[in-house]
This record gives sequence, structure tokens and C-alpha cells, in this order.
Amino acid sequence: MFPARALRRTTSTPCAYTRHTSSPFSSSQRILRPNSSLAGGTIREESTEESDSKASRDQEAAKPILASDPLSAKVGSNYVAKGRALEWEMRRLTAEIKRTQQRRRFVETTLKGPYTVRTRGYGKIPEHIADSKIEVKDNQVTYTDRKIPNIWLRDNCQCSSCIHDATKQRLLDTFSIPKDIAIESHSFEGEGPSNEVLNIKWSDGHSSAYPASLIKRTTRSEEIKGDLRRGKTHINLWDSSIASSPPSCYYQEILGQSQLHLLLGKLHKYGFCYVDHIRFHDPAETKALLESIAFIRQTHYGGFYDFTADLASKDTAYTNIALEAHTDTTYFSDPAGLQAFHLLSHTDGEGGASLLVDGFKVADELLQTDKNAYKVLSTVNVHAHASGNEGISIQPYRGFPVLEHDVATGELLRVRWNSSDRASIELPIDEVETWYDAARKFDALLKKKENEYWEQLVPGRVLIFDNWRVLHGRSAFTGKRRICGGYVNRDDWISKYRMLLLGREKVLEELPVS
Ligand SMILES: C[N+](C)(C)CCCC[C@H](N)C(=O)O
Ligand SMILES: O=C(O)CCC(=O)C(=O)O
Repeated sequence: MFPARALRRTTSTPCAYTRHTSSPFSSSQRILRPNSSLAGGTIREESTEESDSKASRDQEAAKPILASDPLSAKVGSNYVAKGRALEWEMRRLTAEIKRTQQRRRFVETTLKGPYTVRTRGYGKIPEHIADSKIEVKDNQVTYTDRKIPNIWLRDNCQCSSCIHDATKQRLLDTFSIPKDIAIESHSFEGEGPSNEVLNIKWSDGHSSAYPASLIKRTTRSEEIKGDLRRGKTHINLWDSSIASSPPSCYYQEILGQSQLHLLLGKLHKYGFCYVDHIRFHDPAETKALLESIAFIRQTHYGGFYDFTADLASKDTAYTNIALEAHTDTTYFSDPAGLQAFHLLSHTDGEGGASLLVDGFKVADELLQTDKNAYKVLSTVNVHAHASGNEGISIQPYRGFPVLEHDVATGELLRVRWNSSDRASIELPIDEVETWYDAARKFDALLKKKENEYWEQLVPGRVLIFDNWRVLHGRSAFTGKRRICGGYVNRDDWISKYRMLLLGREKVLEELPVS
């Protein structure tokens, strides 16, 4: 059963919320009536067509008032009528302009691409692209015939009066640097690409020393810069055959921070990893494991969670029904980065097997088989919500596509897929089939047996996975099933991973150029 007003809402384009502005020409009656004050209720949105016909009716209805209207008496009723007609035309044109702008934005987004599911990272980051020299000529630094602007160089002076020694934050007031900052004098010192330093005396009286490697890194590709920001190394796409030897490690071997990279490296490479031989009579060790990566994310489910099928939180995870492959928290502007499940016990029943699907593998398959469907899922924004708990309806601040890419490189960064929590699709209602057709193809690939990895979790084995890449689900179950785990933010686990992979010094060194 569809309330008529809900159907009507499907035709209002986002910009068609009509503004109830007071009009000088309708002192006695607004052309469009607000059906309640904004404070007390909602602005009644109307489709432009609806407000068109309504307004013309209003205009007709208002005619008898013109004669008695004080404004008409003052300036003459024909002027008031002309003014109203002009005002109406202005509103109509404004609405038309907004619709055109919306269409243009959509077309521009759709033109984005080409896309790639990039598995190769840059293992050994090339220090410099060529053996060409850094040159300083006519007040300009160049490298491989690329100009390194003076404002960038001055703004990225690494001395302790420009960068705070302890916090690594910029102390320099960037926009106190004169727009025409010039090189007063310069000199090179040190030998070889890794020891060479360019010293510059600036026209503002400041002196800076730039390692040649820093200057050379400014001309790197966006792929290399992205790899450094994300700690990207080679990743392995997988299918159901990974069941024969899933990535795992032992709790005892990753206990020390120095060994944690064994876990984080596999998490990054495969998108999931088991941690075995962890105590399960007490969830504390599972919590400690997650906290050794980074702090556990607090959500409306709490922090470290220990749940069963009791609807303690109004979400189907807290039931015993089957859950198809999905990513969690699509309703957060920033979906959880890692998720962990540790089956602590399952008594008096059966089922509850866990499902994992490599969302990057499936996306790549879609890209290879149906570029148009891939493009639709990469450009059409989808909204989501979590509204089960009393007094809560969480929605992200904007829509996001199912497949999100790095604008600079076109590579896939995140899969956002949850049919249970999906809200609106950001397309004119009469065009949403485009999205459904593309999503149906993605769904079919997700549900291909060859892409599904089913595993029965057992106490003592913690499953941790990358919620931005790997989808998870479960089969229905009976009996009492208890799972504990937690979420970790994306930025926090990647921060830890990069520190372990590259080391703090290298990470800090790359900040101005990655
Ligand atoms: C917190 N805990 C993991 C127990 C339940 C989370 C529910 C997640 C929700 N179904 C979603 O897809 O985001
Ligand atoms: O109960 C499970 O095995 C998984 C629950 C789930 O999918 C979730 O919490 O998002």
C-alpha cells in the first residue's frame, strides 16, 4: 500500500522544494500556500508541474482581490497582475535552471572513469623517476622539465620554525608568504641522489634546505602517491577456492607490536585473516587483540560487542535469520574499516555458517563483463539508513555509489553494498531501473557459488576482515549462538599498518609529496 503523498514525493526533484517567500505582489495571499510553519512541520514539497498548475489557479483566484487590494489601489491592478506574472515566470525559470544544473552534475559524474580494480601496488617505491638533475634558473626550480613553484617550496620548508618538531604540524602561516616569493640565492651541497640538498635563501629573508629526494618526489604519479598514502602493496583477489588455505596467523605470534604486521599485511593483501589459538572462555583476549591494532569504534551498538539472537539492538544481526553478503554500516558517512567476529559458543542448534565474498574480485568481474553496469554502480549515489533502535535513524550526510574510486587514479577504493539498509536511489524516479538493472548483475556475481567462501567459525578462531572490500553474511541458525567482536576505523588501522610497513620516519618524510 503506497500513500499517495509518498508517490507524489517521488516526482519532486531535490531542488523542487518550493520556497514560500513572501511576495510583494501577493500581500493578501501567497501564490503557494505553506501548509504549516517550517518550525511546526515540513515544507510541503511540490513537483514543479503541480505548483505550476496550482499557481496559475491561485493567480486566477486572486484576480477579484486585486481591485480591493491596497497595492492595486496604489499602483493599478494591471501592474500587480504583470508583477505576479513576472514573479511566477522567474520561479519557473529558477526551477528549470536547477534541474539543468542537476542533470549536468550527473552527466559530469557519469563521464568519470576509466575505472580499474588495481591489484598491483608499488612495492619498491622508485626514489626518482629519472637521473635528470634539479635545476635552478631564472628564479625557478625545475626537475624533469617540471616547474616546482616557489610558493610550494616555501610552504613546505621543513625547518623547525616552519614545522613543529613534536607535532609535525605547520607553524608557518602559508598565506603570509608573498605571492611573488623569489629565490634570492641558492646552492647545492652533498653528493649523489640521496645526499644532495638544495639550499635556498628566500626574498622574505628565510632560508630553507630541501633534500633532493623531496623535490624529486613531487613529480611522482598519482598511483605512487596513492599507494604511499594507503600503504598499498600487491593485493590478491580470491574466490571460493581460498577455502583450501585461508590467510591466518597465531595469536601468540602477533602479540608484540613488531609482529602485528603479519596480521595487518594479510588483512591488506586478502581483505581478511583468521587469528587462531585465542582464548574464548573470556572475550577479553579478543578485545585486546582488536585494541592492539587501534581503538575499537563506538557506535549505536556500543563498542566491543558480544551479541546473540535476542534483538538487543533492533538489527537483523541480532536474530537467527540468514543474512546475504553485505558490508556493514553503509548508513555511516564513514563505514567501519575492520570488523571482527569471534564465535564464542553455539549450543542446542545448528547452522550459522559464515559467508565471505571478495567485493573487489566481484567488482573486477563486473568490470570485465559489463562496463556499463560497473559505471552505473560507480556513479549513481545510493542512500542508506539504520532506524531500528528507538529514537535513532542514522543516514550518511550524502549518497554514495556502490563502487567508490580514487578520482586521481580511477582505482576501486571501497565497496558499499547492503540491500537491507538501502534507502533512496539518487536518480529521477522514472530512471531508477538503470540502477536496479546494474545492481542485479552485481548481485548475481556476489551470489555466484564460485565467489562464495563459506566457513563455520569455531571458538578460538577470530575472523577479522576489511569491511571496505570484503562482504560477509551468514546462514540461518537455531539454538543459542554467541559472537563477540568490534569495529575499527579505516584510517586507524591503515595508520597502524603503514607505520609497521614503512616506519614513522618514511611516513613523515612522504607527507608533503604523497
Ligand atoms: C554490532 N554487530 C556486529 C553485532 C551488529 C551490527 C549490525 C550491522 C548492520 N546489520 C549493518 O549491516 O551495518
Ligand atoms: O552473525 C553473524 O555471523 C554475522 C552478523 C552480521 O552480518 C553483522 O553483524 O553484520
